[in-house]
Amino acid sequence: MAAFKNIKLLFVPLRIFLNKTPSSLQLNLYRFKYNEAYSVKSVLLDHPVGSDVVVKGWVKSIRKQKRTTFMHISDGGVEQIQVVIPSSACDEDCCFNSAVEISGKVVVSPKCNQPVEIQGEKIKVVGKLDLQSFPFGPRKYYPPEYVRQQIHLRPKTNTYSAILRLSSLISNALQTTLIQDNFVSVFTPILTSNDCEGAGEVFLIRPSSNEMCREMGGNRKPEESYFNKKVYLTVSGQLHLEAIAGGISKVFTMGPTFRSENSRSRRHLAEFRMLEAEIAFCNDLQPILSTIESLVKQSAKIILELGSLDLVTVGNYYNENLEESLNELLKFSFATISYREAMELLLKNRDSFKTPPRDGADLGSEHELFLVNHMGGPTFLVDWPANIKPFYMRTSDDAHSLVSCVDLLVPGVGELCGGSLRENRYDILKSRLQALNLEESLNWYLDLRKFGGSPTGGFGMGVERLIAYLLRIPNVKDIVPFPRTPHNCPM
Ligand SMILES: NC(=O)C[C@H](N)C(=O)O
Repeated sequence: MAAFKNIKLLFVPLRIFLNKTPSSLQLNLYRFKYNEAYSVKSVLLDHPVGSDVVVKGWVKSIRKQKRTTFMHISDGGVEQIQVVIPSSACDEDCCFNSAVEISGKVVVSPKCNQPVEIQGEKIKVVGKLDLQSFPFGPRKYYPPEYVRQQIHLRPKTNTYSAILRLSSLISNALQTTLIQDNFVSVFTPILTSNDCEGAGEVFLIRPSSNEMCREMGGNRKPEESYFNKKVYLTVSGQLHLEAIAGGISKVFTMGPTFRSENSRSRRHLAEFRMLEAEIAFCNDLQPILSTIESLVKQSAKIILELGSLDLVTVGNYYNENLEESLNELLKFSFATISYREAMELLLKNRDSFKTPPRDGADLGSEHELFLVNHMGGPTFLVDWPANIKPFYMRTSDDAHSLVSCVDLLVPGVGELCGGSLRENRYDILKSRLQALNLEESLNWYLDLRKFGGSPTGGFGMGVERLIAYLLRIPNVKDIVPFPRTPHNCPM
């Protein structure tokens, strides 16, 4: 017992219980995680046994006995802390998921799986909860479809809060990995006058009508369009990134992007995050492929090292062993296959598909998943027919029939990432823009080839799809806090 009076001895096992020793890449995340966002544990890390503390959080379980009440409190962190308090001091409003502030003392816990607990003295319920109408109960399984209907209360569930914490680790890992590789982080605009992909899947910006303006209490006469100009919500920051890469070489952005695709699939959202990177002086696909592979693997590594408890929570919910699948991913060298080879394979197996593959056409998700299965893991599909890809991709043959581009396909999700070398030859790009009637609106883009433009390449990775892949979550709607899907924007 005497040893526990020594704070250092007490906290060494606690830290080990929380985590393994972080390497330098993880240090920032580690500090962020335990010193700022996760205050229950940091309260304990900063307070020796015997000291007074105030714990602020939500009651995740409560067991009232005649004399003593036992509670587990979460402050949104990965672990909960046990509070033991005399039942006479326990407010009757204190119930499952109510918000409380508890004053007490840090004491050594008699149970060895929790080195310390709080001996509660006073409890203040700062946010009551109506148990009758609260849609979740303790320790019950609710299917994702049900949980999604309670979207504003979903962050209170254990599984979804674990998904949010892991998502945060993943987005930190993506940015840290690029910054360590000398990429500069920039913001590209959300409002834009280009449809980068040329697929017509843009949302057009329109100000409110006179009537709507009055309804909202305004009396100004609204514009007919964005100050008389056609402006869209961006589908990709790529063209702007290319301009910035023309000055500072390696850049990335991780912004919201929008597609008005009327798809109700498990992997589409009308608003999603895309990590987009652009590299100047890039003459072949290899640096793009290796950056993508390292981003996926660094993300897997970080969640394995820092998010192990949350991985168990999410894995249990979806019936997956995430530790095993992530370790398998780390061992797998991503495969590469050309469009031509892939198409031959698909055509040979045409009877296994609902919609047979068509030579020269884009792939459906069943074809993508077949290829990934066949190749045994994440697969780069390179060198596509030029006529099914956007205008900005660089052709790689004399006939200009193929483009140097890549789609990364991953198990369970299909396309995770798309990238290419950009057409940097002025005349070729100019005639392509002319053919599409884009010469005027993308004159500035053509200019980049006139004023010291280097060969450039880059890619965009769907962040929600990456999370879905790493955490084996079947539906991207169960990842974003407020999913935007066709006909659905309730709040
Ligand atoms: N930045 C990129 O290369 C992404 C590409 N524009 C896409 O949206 O697929």
